[in-house]
Amino acid sequence: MLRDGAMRGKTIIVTGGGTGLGKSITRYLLQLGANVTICSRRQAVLDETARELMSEPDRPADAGEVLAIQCDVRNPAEIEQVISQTIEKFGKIDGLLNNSAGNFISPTERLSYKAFDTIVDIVLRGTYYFTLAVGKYWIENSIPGVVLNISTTYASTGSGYVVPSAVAKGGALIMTKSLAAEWGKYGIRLNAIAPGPFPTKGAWDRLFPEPLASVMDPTKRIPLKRVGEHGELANLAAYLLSDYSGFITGETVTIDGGEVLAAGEFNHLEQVSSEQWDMIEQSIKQANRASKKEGQ
Ligand SMILES: CCCCCCCCCCC/C=C/C(=O)SCCNC(=O)CCNC(=O)[C@H](O)C(C)(C)COP(=O)(O)OP(=O)(O)OC[C@H]1O[C@@H](n2cnc3c(N)ncnc32)[C@H](O)[C@@H]1OP(=O)(O)O
Ligand SMILES: NC(=O)C1=CN([C@@H]2O[C@H](COP(=O)(O)OP(=O)(O)OC[C@H]3O[C@@H](n4cnc5c(N)ncnc54)[C@H](OP(=O)(O)O)[C@@H]3O)[C@@H](O)[C@H]2O)C=CC1
Repeated sequence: MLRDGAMRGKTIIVTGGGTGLGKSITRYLLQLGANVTICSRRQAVLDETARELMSEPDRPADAGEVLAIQCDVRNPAEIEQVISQTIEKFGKIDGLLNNSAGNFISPTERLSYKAFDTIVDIVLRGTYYFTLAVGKYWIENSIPGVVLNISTTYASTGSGYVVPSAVAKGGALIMTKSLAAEWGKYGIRLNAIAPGPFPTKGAWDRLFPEPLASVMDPTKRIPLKRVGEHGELANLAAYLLSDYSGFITGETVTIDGGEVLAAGEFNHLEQVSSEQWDMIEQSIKQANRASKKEGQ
């Protein structure tokens, strides 16, 4: 979507950049010329992703570089390491993509305290720890940075069976808006993306495992009747991390093929056939005529 070299000179940290959506967004940021630090718990996964992204056949000559650093986002000391090593290698930090997450479906009453804590700590604590650390660096150095948080549509609607994730993503979304208001005076922007279903191994293994996958089609309730493509999300993420979105802050952009609109009272009427609509129309018109007669 953005022109070639649109992110040249920018350095972005992508948490969870070794897999799934974080990896796809990193690939696109590199193509646009940004340098990217990817970080997560598994150094071997990060190293393999870095190797793959740096040796892609269609990698532009002026593409950015990747730095892979092990970091558990629940650990402030490890976050500080990511920040100092990124500055040492690339000179500065311009953007932070909070993308790391943990999640799985489960009836909430089956969860242990530790299970609930595990998700909330990765998603909420990890997001505010990283944002606080990078934000302090930006304010101290008068850098107008940008934070982009990968949220979900149910951060606003709520959802059963993923309650720790909903609680944590909801908290992170309110942090996005709150800090957008507070840090606007420093030129720092914070936005969020709320994706619908985008197939990744991490999400599908934990949210759409067998036997669900054999019996349910997640595209049925999506108005556009398909799941998202990684390139579609990467385009939006790159735009929101770039200077082209310079007047957007505190915003959440939903990218879900219309899935959240499913709550619409009459949307289920798409199951009504054309013949049934003929009958319905006649029935309503007959009622209209009868009520007019009553009024005469
Ligand atoms: C119907 C169609 C749906 C289609 C899909 C649509 C999707 C659209 C919307 C999705 C929105 C959000 C998506 C995401 O966030 S996707 C990201 C998914 N990726 C990950 O989760 C990657 C990282 N995850 C992990 O590493 C692990 O899953 C985990 C989060 C559990 C953390 O691992 P860790 O090793 O740190 O922790 P433990 O294994 O020790 O577990 C900690 C406690 O949690 C309990 N647990 C784990 N799994 C379950 C389960 N399935 N049910 C109940 N409890 C579970 C575990 O037992 C530990 O607790 P205890 O020590 O008390 O037993
Ligand atoms: N796929 C989808 O349909 C949707 C995804 N999302 C969101 O998109 C983002 C990416 O998810 P997706 O790509 O699907 O799934 P992945 O499982 O591929 O990505 C999650 C990433 O988080 C990292 N991570 C987990 N725990 C930690 C931790 N404690 N510290 C640092 N990193 C951690 C994992 O790496 P490691 O294990 O090495 O730590 C992994 O790279 C998440 O925020 C998710 O909530 C939102 C809506 C829909």
